Amino acid sequence: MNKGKGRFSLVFGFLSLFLAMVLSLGIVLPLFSVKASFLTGFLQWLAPYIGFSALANPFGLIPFCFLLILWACMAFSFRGRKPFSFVLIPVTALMYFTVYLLAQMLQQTGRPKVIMDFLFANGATLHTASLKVVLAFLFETGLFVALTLIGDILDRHYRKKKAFALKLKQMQAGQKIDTSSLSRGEKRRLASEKKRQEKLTEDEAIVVLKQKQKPEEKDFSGKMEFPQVMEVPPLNSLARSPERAVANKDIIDVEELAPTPSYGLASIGALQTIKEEHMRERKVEKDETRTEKKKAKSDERKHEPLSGFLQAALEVIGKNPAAHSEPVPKRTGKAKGMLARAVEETEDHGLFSRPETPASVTIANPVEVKVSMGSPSLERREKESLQLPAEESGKATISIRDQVISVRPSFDEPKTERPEFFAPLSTAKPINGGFSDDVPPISEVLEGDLDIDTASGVGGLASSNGSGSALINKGRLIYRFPPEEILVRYPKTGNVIDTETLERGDKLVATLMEFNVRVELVSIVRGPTVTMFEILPAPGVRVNTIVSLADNIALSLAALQVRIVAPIPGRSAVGIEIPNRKRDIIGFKEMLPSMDQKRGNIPMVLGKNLLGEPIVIDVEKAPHLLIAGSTGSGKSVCVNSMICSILFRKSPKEVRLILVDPKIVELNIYNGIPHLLTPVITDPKKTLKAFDFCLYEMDRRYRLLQGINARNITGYNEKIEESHLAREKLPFIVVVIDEFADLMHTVGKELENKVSRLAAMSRAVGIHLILATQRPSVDVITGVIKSNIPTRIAFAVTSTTDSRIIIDEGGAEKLLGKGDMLYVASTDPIPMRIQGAYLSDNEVEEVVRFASTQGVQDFIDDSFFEDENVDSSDASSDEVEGNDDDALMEKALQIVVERRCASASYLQRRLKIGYNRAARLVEQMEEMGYVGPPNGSKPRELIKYPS
Ligand SMILES: Nc1ncnc2c1ncn2[C@@H]1O[C@H](COP(=O)(O)OP(=O)(O)OP(=O)(O)O)[C@@H](O)[C@H]1O
Repeated sequence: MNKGKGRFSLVFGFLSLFLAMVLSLGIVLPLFSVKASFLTGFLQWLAPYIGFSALANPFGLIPFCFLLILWACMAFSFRGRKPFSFVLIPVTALMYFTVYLLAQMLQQTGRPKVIMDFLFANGATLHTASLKVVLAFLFETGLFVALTLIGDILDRHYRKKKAFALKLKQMQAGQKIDTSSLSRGEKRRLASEKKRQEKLTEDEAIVVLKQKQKPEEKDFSGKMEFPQVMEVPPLNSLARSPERAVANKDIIDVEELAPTPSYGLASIGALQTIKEEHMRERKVEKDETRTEKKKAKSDERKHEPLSGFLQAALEVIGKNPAAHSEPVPKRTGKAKGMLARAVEETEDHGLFSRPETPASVTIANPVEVKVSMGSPSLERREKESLQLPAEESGKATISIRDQVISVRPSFDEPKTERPEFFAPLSTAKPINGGFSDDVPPISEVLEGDLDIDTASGVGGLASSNGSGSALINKGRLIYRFPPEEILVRYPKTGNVIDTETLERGDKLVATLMEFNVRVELVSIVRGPTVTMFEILPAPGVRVNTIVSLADNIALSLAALQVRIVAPIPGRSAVGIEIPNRKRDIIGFKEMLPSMDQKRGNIPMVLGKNLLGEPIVIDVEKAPHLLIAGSTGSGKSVCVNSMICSILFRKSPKEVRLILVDPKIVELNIYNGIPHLLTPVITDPKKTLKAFDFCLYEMDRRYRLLQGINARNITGYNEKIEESHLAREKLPFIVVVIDEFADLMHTVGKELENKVSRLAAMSRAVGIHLILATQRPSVDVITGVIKSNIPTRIAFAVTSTTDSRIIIDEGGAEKLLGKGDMLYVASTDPIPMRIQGAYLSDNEVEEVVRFASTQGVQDFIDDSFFEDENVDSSDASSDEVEGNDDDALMEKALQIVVERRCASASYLQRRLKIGYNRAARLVEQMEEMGYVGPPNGSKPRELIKYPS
């Protein structure tokens, strides 16, 4: 029908115009003395029939000329819009003829004869006959007006019917619809249709908007090559049996703790260590019998006391602590355990003084002592506090169900005034650091707060701020997620399809029709930035023809850019995306609830898709991201919303960040958040070092994973939790680079190698990359990088070539900027159009300010970033020939003893070996009990002299 109507109006319009032109020429040309005999003959023949003048002159044809032009205009303006208005064309012809009759009558030409005879019948005078003609003209005018109105009414009705059908389809597709423009009857019909639809079974339901078909998920784990690993004992050997009877070492003498009021959680290892160190310091208890003294002394000689940490560490790697503490000559050196030093320092600070007599504990009233023994059964009971009632505080043997813990407080009670947590200062530092004394002690845990245990750093066991012990929590360390209130909510236009949108749909169809492309509008989806008109091409219409008309559509709809999805994947329809007159801003705040629904390991907010559905990705599944777009397209805002997603939902215990910002100004604002593993890096060389660290950490993690047969970091962390292994959970590490192109140009190939190695293998161990670049050229996003980073985000770019480099197809050049993006998931190669979530600079500042007050950062060892070039003035070279591991270890130990601390990069320089090898040496030293655990950004402590 559309086709017939369109063709008729086109032919009719052009024909009218053509005739009008010919007539005009015939009338005008004689004025310029141009005479053609055939033309003059034709006009003279025509004039008596349609000319207004009694004389057969061409000027009498002018009204006819006007009529033809009027028809041409009508035909073109009615075309495709108001089919009922075509009836006006014959009415105008009738009106013309009536006026012609009047003219002929007044000139008494007697033409046209039949009609004149009729009008002058029965002796009618000129007066009455002309009156009849005038009345006929008035009637025709009335008819013209009436038909115009009827045409309008019919058109409106037809349009409403179409709109209603569209709304019905949208309702069936589950979209939100605006019913305000519907009549009462239509609303009733919609309601009853809705009811009917609800009754339908799922199979019967008509689905208009189908989900995209997704290809099967790729399994990346298959690609992982597990490196050669050292021996790590099987899982079972690491867990302590819940059935195990209480061993002597589980019996804690509270008096061994500290001679001051003490609160909080203490692990069995910690208590044991304190006990041992006190013994090491005091050697004997004064009130012990002489024989006991001897026994204690001989015991001490037999086994060089190891610190609790070393004991646990040796147990963890499956080695017998006793074997490592074989009779050794009593230590005479200066090295001291961390705890002993801590106690000493505390004394120096005058926080408490050691009593002369055996340590006695004053337990404040009431006191809470919580004991964790690493056994699952006791772990559960950890929550049952050992509460000493006031009257019991002087003596106690406390039993928890069948387990007995003897607590022997003795005690004249110096009551403490301090209600908060209090512990001696220590040189040992909490693992995850970042929590300093400037965090006020928290007496109650707020809902939603997160306890941070101190064993969560990246392989670290001590913080750099000197605020607490690695083994004893001196207080409750808390990361509070920023409150939603600091974010802004932006006003919305909503996804309602209004009359204007419907009209644009009609116009779109009409435009295509003008190019003889017959389509049917099947659905309209209004997204935050663009509206997608889904059209169904008629049989025989080539999809490419529609694509090639993109510019014409943009012109006719006065649209900035038109993107055509031809065909919509999985459907026999074509999508035409036309920018909305008013765009919605998707505030980060409104995305927060969707992050909670999507419980991934690292949920990150992207924005909303065309259907207005929030899109939150899980970086663990992503697993690396490549972001590209020209300047001002919204990359930085996107990167900000990703980082803030972490700050809002993940503690530093769960996710750590490495931020690289060669532009200096973009990410610098994040300096201060406790999630950082290193201050924001701006130097390309440091970036390489950071990648070295990631590669090293990746290898280390693979060894850990293989040790307990875990396939990935999530499995590892679950096993650790389930089995109560004496190990720390591994946090995810996200590396964000804001201007990747810049780095590629400075450190090029080297960076490419590291990035591709990380991208290929680091997913399983929880190290993820987010690379953003302004210049998506092939020398920046190389084939190697592309093949290893399947998840891409393209913001607006300047050319199709750029778009192809990023997402392997065109389309990004048609984006509108300001957060308009195409997201290609690793599991779904079809780009999804998303309007990115928006975070203003002020909001980011607020979030960072809040997160930064949660503590100070705990950075990785500074030595990672030291320049590897050996300075000739530096310490002499201790290069070791060949691959002699023992000689190397011996040399390394010498250096460590010399410096009384161990740093991988220092060893690297002195021994002229690679970083990984040096780091492994330090780890081995830790296993052998010579050096302490990682010490934040400082070198590790020497805790035992080699024999
Ligand atoms: N999701 C969004 N919603 C609304 N506006 C946005 C969004 N993202 C970006 N914008 C607007 O676009 C501007 C430029 O964004 P942004 O700074 O992120 O661009 P860029 O791609 O990082 O540019 P450059 O590479 O030059 O730094 C912003 O100031 C903001 O006004």
